[in-house]
Amino acid sequence: MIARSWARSQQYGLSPGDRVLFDSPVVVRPKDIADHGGLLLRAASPEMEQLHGALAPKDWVLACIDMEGVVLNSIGKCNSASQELNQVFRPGALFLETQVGTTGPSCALEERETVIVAGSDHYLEEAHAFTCMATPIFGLDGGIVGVLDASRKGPVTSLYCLESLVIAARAIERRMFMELGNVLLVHLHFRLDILGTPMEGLLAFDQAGKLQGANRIGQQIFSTPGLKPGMDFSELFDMPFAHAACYRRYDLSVPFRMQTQWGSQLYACLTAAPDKKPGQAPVPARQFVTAERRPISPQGPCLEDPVVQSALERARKAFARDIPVLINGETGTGKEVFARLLHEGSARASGPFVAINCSSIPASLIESELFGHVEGAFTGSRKGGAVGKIEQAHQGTLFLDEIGDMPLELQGRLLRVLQERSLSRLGSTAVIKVDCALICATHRDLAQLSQEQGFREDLYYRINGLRVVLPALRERADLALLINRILQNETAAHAPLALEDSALQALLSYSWPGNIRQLHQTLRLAAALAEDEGWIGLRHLPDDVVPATAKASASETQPIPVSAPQFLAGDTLLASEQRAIRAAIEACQGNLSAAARSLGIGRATLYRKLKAMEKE
Ligand SMILES: Nc1ncnc2c1ncn2[C@@H]1O[C@H](COP(=O)(O)OP(=O)(O)OP(=O)(O)O)[C@@H](O)[C@H]1O
Repeated sequence: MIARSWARSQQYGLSPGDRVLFDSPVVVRPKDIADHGGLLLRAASPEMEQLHGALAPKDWVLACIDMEGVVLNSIGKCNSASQELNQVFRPGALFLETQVGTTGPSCALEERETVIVAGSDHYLEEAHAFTCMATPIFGLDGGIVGVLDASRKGPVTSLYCLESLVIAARAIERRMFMELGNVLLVHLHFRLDILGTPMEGLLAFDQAGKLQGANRIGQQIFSTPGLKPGMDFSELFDMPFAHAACYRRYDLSVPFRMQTQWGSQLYACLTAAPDKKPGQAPVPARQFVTAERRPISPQGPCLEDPVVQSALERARKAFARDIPVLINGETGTGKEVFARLLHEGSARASGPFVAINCSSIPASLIESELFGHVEGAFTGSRKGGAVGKIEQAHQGTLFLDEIGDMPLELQGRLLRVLQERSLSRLGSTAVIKVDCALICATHRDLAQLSQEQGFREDLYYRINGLRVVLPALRERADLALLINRILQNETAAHAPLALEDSALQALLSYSWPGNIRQLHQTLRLAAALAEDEGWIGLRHLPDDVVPATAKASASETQPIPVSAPQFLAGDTLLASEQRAIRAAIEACQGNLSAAARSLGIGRATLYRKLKAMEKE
């Protein structure tokens, strides 16, 4: 590469003794720099700052140079070691081979490769005391848009600097994608641990699912058949764009398995680059990290569904005026969670939230549970008596779950308490004032129940200040996000897990009679079963979600095909097993989980065998 560059330098009529770098550098007018810079300059500046802080020794001068050889930006310490270089790399200086011969940036621009030009590798003798490393930066169409250079007086002290430079260049490319605005970004790689790093592949699609750009790694991943601008999403992936767009809405950041139209299995995450107004500050590269690197903390309830959101908004307003809220919804739709949210968002948040499930307490005990009792009020009463739930909720919120199951005879007493805001404990005539807000919940239709005389009509109107209906899980628009949220929580203490696309599809299309509670259980089980494999597939979902027949046919197509290892004459059983392991890992491109799956063994077993092989 250096020899080729020297030959070109000679052809340009330069001679090694020329002094052009330090004495009379060619500089374009500063005004032109902004015209040249644009997107590249905005994307490069923050990454250069970060890189400069990380490099040692501290006398490196970093420069971002566009494809026309113009220095857009440079950073260096103002010390004697970097002074000369700061001058050479000042914004506007030109670094084309035609002007300066062989240097790191001019050679990298020409060759489109990373290069180290040290000492006498430089064509011009005046640069022989310096070393420069330069790496190309590729744009949205995979073509070169500039180079990132690091130069210093003296030699390179470690290869770590070069590695950091290359990673910074990838990060700049990533930022340029984030700046695109109003696109769906597909982050992908064969390896889960690469996802979310500057080494991931990136593809950008517009609203119609047409390819807008792909970074260099994305281009490499799709080198056959090759990417062309405007290609349709469905030409590349075995998934409809509408489905991917649904992820976009929910920003599903749990990586999942995606299959290309050529049968390759990839890990992918999807994000949306937000709309950008011209001149707006650069959007920082999204913290779009893999499950391994993301600090997973239990998150709050998922409330992105518009019906839930609007219900919460209305209920909050009513509750703020002490209007009782009645929550309707199938079992497990989150009625208690909703009630707690109301309480916690209200002026009573510092008071108690007292919940009682009217269907789970025997009718004979409900009365004393609710109203409390004095000692000796009935056989078996507690010594010293007991404070009832209503009294406990004083200055807070009383949540009566499954109120439709409250015995009729108690309904009248509850109504009196609500009207008079006072009660007497069982066995006592003393009146106790209670001030509490009321939230009731039921899966039953109370209007109909009261028509059938199963519920007091006057109580129904008393508790029904505002009625909200929580949607069943199968009706929720934020189901994908809920799955993501629950899975993150479930895997928080264990190895991270990705979700295969087929498994996600199955979860999204199931009708969930048990609602969120059932979804929780399903994901908990799947996470436990898939722990060794790295991702959740159809086979980890219970039979009621995915019928056994569907699992069987899926499992025939799932494993990544690995050519059967040849049993060579003279091989021991152990040797042929080791050959099989190596072949599987190679076929799965280093993905140990996939290799274990294709071998029909658990990941832990594969690790054990690899350890044993290492020791030999
Ligand atoms: N918005 C939400 N986001 C995440 N998890 C939720 C959400 N709502 C409810 N859950 C979870 O779903 C489960 C059931 O919730 P909850 O007990 O509130 O439902 P419910 O409708 O009151 O049930 P039931 O009818 O049996 O009383 C709980 O584990 C809860 O943590």
